[in-house]
Amino acid sequence: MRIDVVTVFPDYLRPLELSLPGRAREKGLIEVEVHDLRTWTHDVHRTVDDAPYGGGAGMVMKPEPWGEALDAVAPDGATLVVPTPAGEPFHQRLAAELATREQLVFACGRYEGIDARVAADAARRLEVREVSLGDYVLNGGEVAALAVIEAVVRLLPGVLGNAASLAEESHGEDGLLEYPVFTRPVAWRDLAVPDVLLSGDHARIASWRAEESRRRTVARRPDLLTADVGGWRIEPAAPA
Ligand SMILES: N#Cc1c(-c2ccc3ccn(Cc4ccc(CN5CCCC5)cc4)c3c2)n[nH]c1N
Repeated sequence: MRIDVVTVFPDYLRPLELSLPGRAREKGLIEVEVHDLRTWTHDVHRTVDDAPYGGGAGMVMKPEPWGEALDAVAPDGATLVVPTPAGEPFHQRLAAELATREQLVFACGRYEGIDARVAADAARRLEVREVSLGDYVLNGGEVAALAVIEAVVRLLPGVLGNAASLAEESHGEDGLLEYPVFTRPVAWRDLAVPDVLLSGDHARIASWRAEESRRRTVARRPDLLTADVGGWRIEPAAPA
């Protein structure tokens, strides 16, 4: 998979050089390139924003630099991912879908967003997915791009050493929340590890974990008990 990110803050994407994406790059499983949007400006001030038509607070990102950047970076048929508060909710199901693509291009906006004609023009030759991390407001798309990239890259065959953990992390039974995890020491600040986990009785342990998943889900995410929210039960992409 090739991943390109276009942003006015290239340094914001330095974390892609670390840990999981960093190792995947070293293994040759992914190629990643970050591009400065201002590369495609032509005025002395390298202008990327202007006042919004129709009035309103803040500034809007101009279409011209984005159009030239996407023409240069995104080949026909690539998938353009545009983080935006107005996007479709980003869930594990979408992460698994994006993990099947050959090339992802992320358009990281700032200010009050990117001129809407950029996505409309891109949709003429690209798959365009406008996505939102959740119902809160960030200042730009870079944080969202990092999150989406991590969620997608970890699903790629060969990236995570222990594929079993991918299988188990379908949020416990039937897409519920994860059960609590513990490790040594067995007692810590007068807090003990649940005895069942020390029993060696794998059937009892599995039953306790399933019950803990259900208990947590009822308490924190009752919505997961009804709808198939985001497809937690998504399996990783089949090995190449
Ligand atoms: N993913 C994701 C995101 C983002 C996100 C993603 C990308 C950009 C680019 C710019 N911003 C800042 C911003 C702030 C407020 C508004 C709404 N305004 C109301 C009237 C006109 C706009 C629009 C954008 C972004 C925010 N925020 N939250 C998420 N889950």
